[in-house]
Amino acid sequence: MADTPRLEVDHITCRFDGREVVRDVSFAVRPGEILCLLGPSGCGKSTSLRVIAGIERQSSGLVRADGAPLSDARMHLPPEARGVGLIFQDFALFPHLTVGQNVAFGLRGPRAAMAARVAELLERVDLGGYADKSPHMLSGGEQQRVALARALAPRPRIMLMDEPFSGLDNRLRDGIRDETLQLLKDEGTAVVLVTHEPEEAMRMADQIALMRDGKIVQKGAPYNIYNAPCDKAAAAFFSDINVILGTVQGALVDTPFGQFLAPGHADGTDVEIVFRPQHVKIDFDRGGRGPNPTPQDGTPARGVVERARFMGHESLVEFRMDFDGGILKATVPAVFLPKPGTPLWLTVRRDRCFVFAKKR
Ligand SMILES: Nc1ncnc2c1ncn2[C@@H]1O[C@H](COP(=O)(O)OP(=O)(O)OP(=O)(O)O)[C@@H](O)[C@H]1O
Repeated sequence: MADTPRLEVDHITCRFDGREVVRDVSFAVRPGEILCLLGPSGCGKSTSLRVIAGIERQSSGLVRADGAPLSDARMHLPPEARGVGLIFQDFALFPHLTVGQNVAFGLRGPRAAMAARVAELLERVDLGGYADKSPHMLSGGEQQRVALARALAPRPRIMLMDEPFSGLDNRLRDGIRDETLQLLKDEGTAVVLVTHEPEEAMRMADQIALMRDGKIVQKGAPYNIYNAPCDKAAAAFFSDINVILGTVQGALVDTPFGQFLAPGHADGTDVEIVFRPQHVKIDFDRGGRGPNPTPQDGTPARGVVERARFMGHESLVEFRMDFDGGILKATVPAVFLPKPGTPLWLTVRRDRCFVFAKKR
């Protein structure tokens, strides 16, 4: 049935020595869909992947593929019986086999069909003429592509990838990521990709599951998680953030940038207003008057440039704000390097601000 997820992970919990390192994790992945488990080191991403692979056994919960259990309280299929492909960071090609033999390793059946599948995949990863070469003759990026072809050769219905691109230099990485993505989509494989890099998750994922302390704290399309983070830490995982403090009165918070809506927060709640540097607008001093307030941007507040750096695709400017002496950051998608000490005025895109109750 088209609507049956290829992979279902249902309330998985995993304990080591009584400590829960994966806590009640659930998600589903459809054919051709890529779900990224994203989170800081030690949050339980790899353990979740190993449970799906069958290398680790969960303490509770179940894993299903195409509606049939791979493991639950009663049974546990071994990794090789799951129809699951694996690619880890330290993927190792068999050094004594040629590239073609490496790709053919997991294949069974008539020789001609195997040879055709190997040739097709090597062509797809742009290594058409490489079948007879030895792995040590290949660059890191080429070896990575052979590993991908090898994992895909038996047409696994599910592919599990643990930081598969982290060993590659930046120049190679983007191209290989995009090629890999296309290949997995074309093959209709359901993919779970583990990464601690938000950029990688944004680039690759149809869904991101953001993990912290063993739990999924937020799950959704990349733009949803980026534009509607569930809390301050989720916002901060994707970019630098600015934070200003306030207290709710009548569903509003008064700040030096004007009033912000705080629906759902009771009067007297201390809140943090969180916004990304790219949602700060910079305006000129105009002899100390600054720009006029507008309904969209609210009230401008004055700051003095602390420092400005050009980052390649944008300039990052740090301001010491008059209202509290704190630092706020703004980015500009151009070369903009005002001198330290320059007074400028900032406004904040109110539709891009998040209001969270301050944690005590
Ligand atoms: N076999 C094990 N026995 C005991 N503890 C383990 C075992 N495997 C993982 N852990 C612990 O579980 C926690 C989660 O580890 P896991 O490797 O899943 O995290 P991760 O999010 O993938 O981190 P990283 O990005 O650093 O690989 C860590 O504290 C780790 O030390």
